[in-house]
Amino acid sequence: MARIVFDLDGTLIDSAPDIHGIANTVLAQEGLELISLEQTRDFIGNGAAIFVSRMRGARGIPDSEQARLLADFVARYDDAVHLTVIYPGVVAALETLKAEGHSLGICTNKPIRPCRSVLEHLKIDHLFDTMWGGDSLPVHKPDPAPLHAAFEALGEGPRLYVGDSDVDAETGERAGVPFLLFTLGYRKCAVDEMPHTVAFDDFAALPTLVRDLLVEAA
Ligand SMILES: O=C(O)COP(=O)(O)O
Ligand SMILES: [Mg+2]
Repeated sequence: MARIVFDLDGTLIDSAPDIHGIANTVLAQEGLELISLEQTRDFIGNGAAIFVSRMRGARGIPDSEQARLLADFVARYDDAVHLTVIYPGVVAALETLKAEGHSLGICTNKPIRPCRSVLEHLKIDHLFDTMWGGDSLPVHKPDPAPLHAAFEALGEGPRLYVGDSDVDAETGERAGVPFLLFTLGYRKCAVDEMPHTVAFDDFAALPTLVRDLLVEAA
C-alpha cells in the first residue's frame, strides 16, 4: 500500500476566498485599497510570510511593516474557514484511497494551526494520518524536508505527492517522488512547464491514476 501526501490550498480546498477576506481586513485597517480574489490566488503557495510580503508589494507597504502585518494576518488565520470549499470529488477520492489501504498525509505551506482548523471545520481531518505545515520545520516547500517528514511519519510503502503549484512540482522533484498535478488550483505556470508525473483535473480520476502508477512502479 502506498503513502500519499497532499498539498492543501488549491489542491484539496479552495481557500482563497477566506485568505482574501483576512488580507483585506488587514489592508482595510491600514486604510489601504483592497486586493482582488485573483491577486490573492496569485500570492498563495509559498506560505503566510511570502503572502504578506506580496500583499505589501501590491500596496507599496515598506518592509519595516512586515512583522506587524504578518502577526495581524496570522492572528486572524485560524478562524478563516467559513468561505472555504472542498473541490468536487475530493472526499470520495480520499475515502476510496483510504478504503484501498493507502495512508494519507498533508504537506502544506499554510501554517499548521489554520491547516488543522480548516480541515476540522470541513470534517475531513480524520482522513489524514499526518499533517505538516509551513511552520512545522525551520524550512518549508520547495525545500523537500517537510515532504520527507510527512512520508516518514506514514511508515513504509511507495510514495506519491499530489499538489497544484510550481512550488509543489519543485518539491516533488527535489524529493525524488512521483508528482500528480491537479491543474485547476492556483497554478501560475503552464502545465507543460511544470515537472510532473501525471496531470488531472477531476478528483474522480485520482484513485485510478494511483492504481496505474503503482502498477507501473511495481
Ligand atoms: O501558501 C500557503 O500558505 C499555502 O499553500 P499550499 O497549501 O498550496 O502549500
Ligand atoms: Mg497549493
